[in-house]
Amino acid sequence: MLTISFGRIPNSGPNIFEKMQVQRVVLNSRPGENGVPVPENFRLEDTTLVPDLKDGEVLVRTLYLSVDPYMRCRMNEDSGAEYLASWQLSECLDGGGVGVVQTSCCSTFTGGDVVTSFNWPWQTQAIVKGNALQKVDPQLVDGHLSYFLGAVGLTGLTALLGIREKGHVTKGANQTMVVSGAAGACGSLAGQIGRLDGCVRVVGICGSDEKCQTLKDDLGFSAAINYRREDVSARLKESCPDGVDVYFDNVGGPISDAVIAQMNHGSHVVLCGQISQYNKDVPYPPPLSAPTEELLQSRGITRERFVVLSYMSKAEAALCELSQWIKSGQIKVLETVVNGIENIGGAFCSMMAGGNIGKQIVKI
Ligand SMILES: NC(=O)C1=CN([C@@H]2O[C@H](COP(=O)(O)OP(=O)(O)OC[C@H]3O[C@@H](n4cnc5c(N)ncnc54)[C@H](OP(=O)(O)O)[C@@H]3O)[C@@H](O)[C@H]2O)C=CC1
Ligand SMILES: CCCCCC(=O)/C=C/[C@H]1[C@H](O)CC(=O)[C@@H]1CCCCCCC(=O)O
Repeated sequence: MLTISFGRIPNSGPNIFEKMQVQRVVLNSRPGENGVPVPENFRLEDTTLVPDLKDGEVLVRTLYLSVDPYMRCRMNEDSGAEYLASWQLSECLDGGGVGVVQTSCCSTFTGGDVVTSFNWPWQTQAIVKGNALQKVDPQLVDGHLSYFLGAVGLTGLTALLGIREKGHVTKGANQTMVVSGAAGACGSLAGQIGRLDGCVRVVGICGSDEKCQTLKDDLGFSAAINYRREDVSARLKESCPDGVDVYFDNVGGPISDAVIAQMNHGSHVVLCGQISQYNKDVPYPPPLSAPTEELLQSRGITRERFVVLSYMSKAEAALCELSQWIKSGQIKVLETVVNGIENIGGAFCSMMAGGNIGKQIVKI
């Protein structure tokens, strides 16, 4: 049955079958496995959409899109991860998105519903299968719908479940946590959650003085290190006098070698991501240097793969916890918002190069 809503979001429903002009973003070219992505790898197109929904389909209007580091792997002909599909040239791209249902031919949705998906088309309006959508409650985010792509979405889950599943944080154990990529979407949350879960010292590593200031002044990090300007090893020694017990690793490479060198016996790495290696033709996770591998062995440091999608049975409870922390002000949410679907390629490239503080969002 086709449900047309005129009620909850004003003027949200188009006339049935009337052709609609929409914009979408396709992959224009690949950066090459060892290349840095550029905005020209993406192309904006005008196209038409006929909203003649089939059974189970939903017409949605896009409100926010997410750009994420793993998308760099999707830009390659072979993503390198079996359950991560490569993007195809000249095809509409997709990723995390949030929007509103305009018309629905799916019994679980009705006009005005706010919905999200991991495979949202990079298109201003789109027809999607209802089974690819999840309905979300705007009250969870006090109306900040973009949070469903960040702090109350996969990013928040990654930080919270990464720490809970792999971090072994224990209240009263006097632990020190180090976070790399600390001013980014996952990192800025991971540091705050580490503190809430019981770490007595949380040290962030990131790429600018402004980011360091934000971590210390706004997010309650004990210390922050600018890896572009400072001697990471020396500053870690100074700011982690009892060594490192938990390392939330977003970046890999030489920064992680420096942190692991100062980790205690029986400590834990949360292997969240390795962004410093994504513009290189290496498998995921990339191989460690021999000295770092030896340190892990000799000190009994755990470093297990963590992929948030493997823990979705714990998502509902974790999202409620994140929502409560945000509402109570115990967690602060940072976002960098770019306007317009035409700027999504630029927003992705900027995020990959460190242009964001907190979650990089594209507002449509
Ligand atoms: N395991 C999982 O399930 C998931 C893992 N991830 C991973 O988490 C990590 C963070 O993702 P997310 O929070 O979305 O992105 P961020 O918001 O952290 O953005 C990426 C940041 O990475 C930093 N960066 C880029 N290049 C380098 C480099 N060469 N060395 C050090 N830092 C660099 C930049 O900050 P700066 O200015 O500090 O350089 C940039 O802002 C990624 O590795 C991602 O793959 C994300 C989601 C799920
Ligand atoms: C391929 C490198 C990605 C590394 C980690 C990462 O960023 C994961 C992101 C997930 C995101 O939250 C939603 C997804 O679909 C991503 C999962 C992608 C699969 C990564 C495979 C990693 C592995 O094999 O361990």
